[in-house]
Formats: sequence, C-alpha cells, structure tokens
Amino acid sequence: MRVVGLMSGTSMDGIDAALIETDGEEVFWLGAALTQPYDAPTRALLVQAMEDARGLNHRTDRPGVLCDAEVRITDLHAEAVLRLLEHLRLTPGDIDLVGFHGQTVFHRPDAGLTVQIGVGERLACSLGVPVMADFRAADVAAGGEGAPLVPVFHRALVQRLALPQPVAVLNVGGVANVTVIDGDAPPIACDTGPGNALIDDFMFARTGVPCDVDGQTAAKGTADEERVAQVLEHPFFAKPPPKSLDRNEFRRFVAERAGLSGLSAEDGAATLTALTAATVAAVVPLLPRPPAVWIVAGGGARNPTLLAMLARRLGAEVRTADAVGWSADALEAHAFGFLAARALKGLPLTFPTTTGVAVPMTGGVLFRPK
Ligand SMILES: Nc1ncnc2c1ncn2[C@@H]1O[C@H](COP(=O)(O)OP(=O)(O)OP(=O)(O)O)[C@@H](O)[C@H]1O
Ligand SMILES: CC(=O)N[C@H]1[C@@H]2OC[C@@H](O2)[C@@H](O)[C@@H]1O[C@H](C)C(=O)O
Repeated sequence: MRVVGLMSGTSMDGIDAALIETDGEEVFWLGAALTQPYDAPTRALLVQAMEDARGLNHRTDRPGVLCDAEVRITDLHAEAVLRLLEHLRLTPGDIDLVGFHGQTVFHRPDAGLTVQIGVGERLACSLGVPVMADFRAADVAAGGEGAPLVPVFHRALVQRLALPQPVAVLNVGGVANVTVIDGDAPPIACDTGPGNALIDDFMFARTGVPCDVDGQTAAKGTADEERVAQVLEHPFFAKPPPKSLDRNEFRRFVAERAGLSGLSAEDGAATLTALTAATVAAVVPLLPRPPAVWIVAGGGARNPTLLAMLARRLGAEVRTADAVGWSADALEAHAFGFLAARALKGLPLTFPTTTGVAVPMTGGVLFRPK
C-alpha cells in the first residue's frame, strides 16, 4: 500500500505529512515528507482548545472552541496531503490510504479518556481517499495507556538494520518516548518525560524565540544538577514501563522543583536540556539490559547539545535517525502511515509491553469517502 501518514504532535508546531510504502508488516520505502507549519492564530486556537478540553468527560464532547479547532485542523491536514502529493507529482487517486493521528487535546488514560481532534470523515471526503483515524481510543478503552503507538513501527525499522542489540529508538518531540528492541523479545516502550516542551516554553518566555535553536543557548550554560535531581524525585521516573504522559504533566512540577527564575537564559536552558537527557537515562535501570545503541528522532535530534548530554548520560552510542537512513523529522508521520496499514488489516498496534493493555490490540477507525 501507498499510505500518507499525518502527525501533529505535542509541540504544536505544525503537521508532518509523509509517504510510506508498506504492507503493515514490512516497510518497503520511507518516502518524501513535508511540514505544514501552524500559523500563530491556529496555534492560539489549539492552545485554547486544550484549555477548553480540560473538563472533558466524554470523548465526543466538544466544548468551547474545540469544534472550530477540529474543523480547522482537519482542513489543514487535507492541505498538507495535497501539497505533499503535488510535490511528488501524484494525485489522491495514487494513494490507498491516509493515517490521520489528529491533535491530542486531552490524555488521561487513568480516567479512560484520550482525545485526538480531527474529523476523519471530512478528511476522507475532501481527499476522496479512505482515512484511518482515532488510533488511541481502542487501547485506552481496553485499559491501556493509549501511547506510545510507534513501537511496532520502530521494531519493523530496526529489524532492517544490522546493529548490536538492544537498540533504543528515542523520539524527542514535545514529550519524549522510547522503544527498546532486543531481538525477538516484545518491544518495551514508554514515554520518558519532557522532551522539548519545557525548553521551548522557557526560551519563549526569556528570549521571545520559541526554541533553543541548535541547542546554542544551553551550550553556553551550566546545568544545575541539584535542580535536575529534584525533578527526578517525581514518582513517574521510578515507575517501570509502560507509562504515558499528558503534554502538560510536568509543567507545574518542574516550575516548583527546579524554580528556574533565578537562572540566566543559558543556565536555565542547560538545566532543562540536562533534565530531558536525565529523564531518558532514568529509564535504563528499569530495562532488562541497557541498550547498546540509541537512535534519536524528533525535533530533539536537531539539538547537538541535547545529543551530547544524552551520549554522556547514557554511556552508549547515540545516532540520529537521519544517520541510519530514516527521517528524524518525519518518523512519526511515517509511523502513522504504517499504523494505518496495520489497522486496515486488523493487525495489532499495541501490546502489553508497550501500553500495558492486557492483550495485543488493533485500533483505528476507518472513514471511507462518500
Ligand atoms: N534546530 C533545532 N534546534 C533545537 N531544537 C529544535 C530544532 N528544530 C526543532 N527543534 C525542537 O523540536 C520541536 C519539534 O519536535 P517534533 O516535531 O518532533 O515534536 P512533535 O512531533 O510536535 O512532538 P511529540 O513527538 O511530542 O508529539 C520544536 O518545538 C523544537 O523544540
Ligand atoms: C497522547 C499522545 O498524543 N501522546 C503522544 C505524545 O507525543 C510523544 C509522546 O507523547 C507519545 O507517547 C505520543 O505520540 C507518539 C507518536 C506515540 O504514540 O508513539
């Protein structure tokens, strides 16, 4: 199948769209990708949507601006697909399926609720292509964490590489998550903690720039290890995998524990970057054996200061996804193309070792164009 995967992650920087050729078991080709950035009004609408989603009790409720936000982002996803196809000189008739993650506005698996906004039917009708959406709901309904979903894709990719095992695939987006693959053993996975989100917020508040470009600010600072250690006392970090996070989960805790207000922009950025690296390293003692190689994807792969801190704290080889022939920026979009193909075939997306669900589960809801 030729599938376009779509992901709009917790950083809310935009929509990633990527083409993949797969049968849902093997990956035949990781195709071209692009990012459709969210403009400032769309980002503001999504921030408000997340605020309005806080009191959600039912996954179909759409209080406040949620309904507007859902339609707006659906249409932007259609634009992203059309732009990608145009770039490839293809038309919607040339693809078999679209994998539409949607924008997470609420994630409380403990309360049995995870909500990704996006109208699958509207996207299917506007493109004239079947759309697989709502990937997390079935897992959460069955008692799983509903995240991470990408491990089964990471496993398919790692199987094609000749690398010493175990191999860890680390995605550093707004939130960071890891998959550990060790031969034929079921992949072990979890969210590890904050990825770039806290660094982004801090940089925006201090400098008006929404991220620490290339880790340059952190590179000039010194991490305050005591503050990092204070944050690591949160019980989340001692909990064995699987486990997942809402994007805002650590905001208040880090503000209270790390109290960054007294630090310079450089030292604050260095401390938050060290925190991301330290929370990733905190997973290692929870694994059966330490990974020999770490492959880093997501926006964090573009931050050399973070990569250096990871290598030091993990004491293992750290490579970027691009260095092994994948796309660090498009890996999650490729993943949702792969997951859509699996869901279409009824193959499992989640496993007891990845989301804590009792038995392997398929998922997704298929929308066909009318
Ligand atoms: N050149 C760069 N230098 C430093 N950081 C960068 C750079 N480019 C991107 N980033 C970081 O990567 C983030 C975006 O990462 P990504 O697109 O992987 O996140 P996401 O997919 O939205 O999140 P998630 O995986 O949690 O859903 C930006 O917000 C920024 O913090
Ligand atoms: C609820 C939700 O949207 N979680 C995202 C988020 O972004 C990163 C991390 O937290 C991850 O577990 C998950 O996305 C990835 C793609 C996943 O499910 O594998």
